[in-house]
Amino acid sequence: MQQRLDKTHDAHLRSWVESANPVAGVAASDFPIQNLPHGVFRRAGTQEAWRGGVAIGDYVMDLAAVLAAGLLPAMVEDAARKAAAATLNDLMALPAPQRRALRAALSDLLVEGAVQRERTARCLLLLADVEHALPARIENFSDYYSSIHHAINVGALFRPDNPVLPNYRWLPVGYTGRVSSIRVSGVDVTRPKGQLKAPDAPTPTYEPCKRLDYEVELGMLIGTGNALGTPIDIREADEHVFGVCLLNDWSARDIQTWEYQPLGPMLSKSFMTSISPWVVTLDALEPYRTGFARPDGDPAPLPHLWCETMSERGSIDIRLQMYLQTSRMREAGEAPHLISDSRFTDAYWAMAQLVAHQTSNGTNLCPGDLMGSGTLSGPEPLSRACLLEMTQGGKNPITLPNGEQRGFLADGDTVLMRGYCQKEGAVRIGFGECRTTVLPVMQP
Ligand SMILES: O=C(O)/C=C/C(=O)CC(=O)CC(=O)O
Ligand SMILES: [Ca+2]
Ligand SMILES: [Mg+2]
Repeated sequence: MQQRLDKTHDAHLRSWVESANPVAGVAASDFPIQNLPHGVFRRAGTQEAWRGGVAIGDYVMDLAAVLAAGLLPAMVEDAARKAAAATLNDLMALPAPQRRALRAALSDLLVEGAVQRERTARCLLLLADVEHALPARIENFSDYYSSIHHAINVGALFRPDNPVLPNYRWLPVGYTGRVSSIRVSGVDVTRPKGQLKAPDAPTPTYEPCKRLDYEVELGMLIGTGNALGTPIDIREADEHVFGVCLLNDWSARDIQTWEYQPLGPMLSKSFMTSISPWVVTLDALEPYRTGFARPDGDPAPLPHLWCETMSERGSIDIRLQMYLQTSRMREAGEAPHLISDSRFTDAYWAMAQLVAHQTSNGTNLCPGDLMGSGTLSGPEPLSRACLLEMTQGGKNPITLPNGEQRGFLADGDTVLMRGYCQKEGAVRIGFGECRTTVLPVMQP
């Protein structure tokens, strides 16, 4: 396995921030010193300026304060200023070696025994005391359809005679999503209204969505872009990805069924997309690189969508989980209940292929652009990563521990997405959470 590991990945590294360290080999936090994800924050309930920070254990390290205290070597100060800004686009735009140098310097500040420990500790704020903004000024958003398990299950519901169309195995199918309604975890979603038409109804009606669904996805935030007219070579594609967050592509299935032919989803998905606040860098994910392969017998990708290194390191072993808590559960103090558990390694299309495909016609990517992986379902029943699939279109509702049932989401439901990477010999790193509560439809 080709892994490009450096000292920041060393599984023996511990931080002087105790909450970041595993306890008896078991992770106590999503944010050990091997992770160092970037996000944008301010103290909750204040009108302070938004600024960039890095998560460590139960804390966020305020990079503006770190810079003001002169704690970083001069060679990474420019990158740190960009990482301390209210949006991280300029950090994302930096060449990968400069971002890696910043990561190494931040690791040096936080490692056990660091000489600047006392002064650095003054730059930490408790995560519990901060609120988040979107990590970047996102100018473009595309959402893909990378899981063939999802495509088969959902396709069977939308197009029983023709679930997976012939293009699926040749190119990563996707649609252009809406940017203005992308929100960070913690922002509630309002149930949309839209045109619905039951198969046997003569005409559509305009009313509240009755089949509100989530989609468990990963979001890729683009680092350096490309010039218009110059495709990104697949061998370079990973270098253009800054990092990964959790993404929930909210979907109104009844609006979707009626509107999507022939141009694809529009209002059924444009009312909101939620992402987690912390962006886990591709550098942090390096120990979790793993091979990527096509199922036997499937056509080999065209040359611009394949390169030699992919079979060795084309995928990343990321686990994704969705939890549901109804308002009754919340009132009774019952914890969110696990409803799906899936893996990015089950995807049919890899990140590098999405980047190469998107730019293959010369389209330019911009730093901070967002690409959704698509719903990351796997082959097992618990790995169906949206309710449409999980309940076969609402026909087989899930039953929660308190006896409540759900075919689709009800008002007051909270969905909570988590993600992590874990394996023998490496430190577990997590993505934090993406949490959203469903509010009733807006009355005109
Ligand atoms: O098969 C269809 O017509 C539509 C499927 C979706 O809703 C998928 C979508 O947003 C892409 C994905 O998340 O995989
Ligand atoms: Ca989607
Ligand atoms: Mg969406």
